[in-house]
Amino acid sequence: MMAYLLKGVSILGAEPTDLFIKDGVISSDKAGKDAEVIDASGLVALPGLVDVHTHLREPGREDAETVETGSRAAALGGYTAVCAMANTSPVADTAGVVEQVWRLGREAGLVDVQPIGAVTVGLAGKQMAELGAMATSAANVRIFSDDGFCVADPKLMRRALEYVKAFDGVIAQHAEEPRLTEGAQMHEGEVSTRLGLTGWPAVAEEAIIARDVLLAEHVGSRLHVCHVSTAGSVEVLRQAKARGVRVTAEVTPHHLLLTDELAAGYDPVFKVNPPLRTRSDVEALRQALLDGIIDVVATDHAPHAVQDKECEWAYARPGMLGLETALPIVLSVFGEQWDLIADRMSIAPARIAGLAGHGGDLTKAGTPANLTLVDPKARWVVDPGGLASRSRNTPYAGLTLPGRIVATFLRGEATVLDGKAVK
Ligand SMILES: NC(=O)N[C@@H](CC(=O)O)C(=O)O
Ligand SMILES: [Zn+2]
Repeated sequence: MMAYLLKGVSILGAEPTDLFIKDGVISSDKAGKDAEVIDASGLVALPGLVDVHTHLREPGREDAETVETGSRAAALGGYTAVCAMANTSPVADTAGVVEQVWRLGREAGLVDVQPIGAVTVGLAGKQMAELGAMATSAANVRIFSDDGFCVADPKLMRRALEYVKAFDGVIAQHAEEPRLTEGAQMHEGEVSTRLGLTGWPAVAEEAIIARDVLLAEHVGSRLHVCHVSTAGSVEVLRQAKARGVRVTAEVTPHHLLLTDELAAGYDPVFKVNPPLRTRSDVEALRQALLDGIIDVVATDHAPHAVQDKECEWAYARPGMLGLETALPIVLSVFGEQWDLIADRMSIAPARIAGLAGHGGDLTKAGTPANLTLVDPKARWVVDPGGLASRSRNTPYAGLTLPGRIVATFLRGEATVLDGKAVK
């Protein structure tokens, strides 16, 4: 196993130091001659990023992404662990499918791929899936989600919350009251009225979050809210957290930056669920992330094949790429707030997903060497063709972003060096 000496690296913006990686961990030993020396002056070391919401599309839509191509995109984005959503084909609703995804992740060997299990059979919202079998499988599932769909039936949601308590699991809810979003094409508001498109009202999200925090409180279980997108949702979460409800929440980079005005060009690259909202929602989400009302940034990386995106708005699938642009977007919004970035993109997500070994303290000897090196001063232009994802549906094409991932290490092995994936 290769040893690495990172010369003059800044850990989370602190004074430059040398960081020695040996035998898969941060080492306090003196570096030997065999160590590969990396000139890390001007680079910032962060604990490897952890994504609690990634769509890898395998099994079933390998034309859009595979576990391997998505893992490579993740490593290039500075990630060392991703949680793979269950809306594959077949759905990840059995021990067999989650073990398959887990094994594919191990074979790719670029990030830890932690499968998420479906809450209901086939994501159909009717019958609870085999949560216990997935939890005790080799994949060791702890997060369950019907993402793409909401667990709308309150009785089923209550049962699922009760059930996962036995193994400290968490239900990750895609909060969307389906009766309020029938036919929805974008955020319901001034822009949707102008364009004549059916809207998804903010209350369709907020009503489910309000219901679910009450259910989680009632049964004393853990709820995680996927891709929070409205100012009203933030207020519901603020109240729930003040009461001590065991609820965590995520926001995506695109909801921290983009608004519903972008729908006016009818370019489906901006079509996503939940939809892009208004400027005041964006401001509230930014503040909520700073306040810790929203715990983590999650990419909701949602690759789609060309024919599913380059068509009329009404027929296009919702979703955007995220893994390779997440950190640069967060940097562009919040600047070099490294402690904030490390917490919201690595430490807190690792805690929510139960991924020991990720989100560790890089100043401590013995910490597993899961980390990424960022050049915060480098600027780059997003070129969809230059991304490692198998899909091209980035909303940031042509945008100049700050922050380039120079290297990523997974348990002391380089997955990215000189800005390139090693395999
Ligand atoms: N976010 C999206 O617009 N799409 C996701 C599903 C989801 O996260 O809800 C997808 O699987 O494509
Ligand atoms: Zn979703």
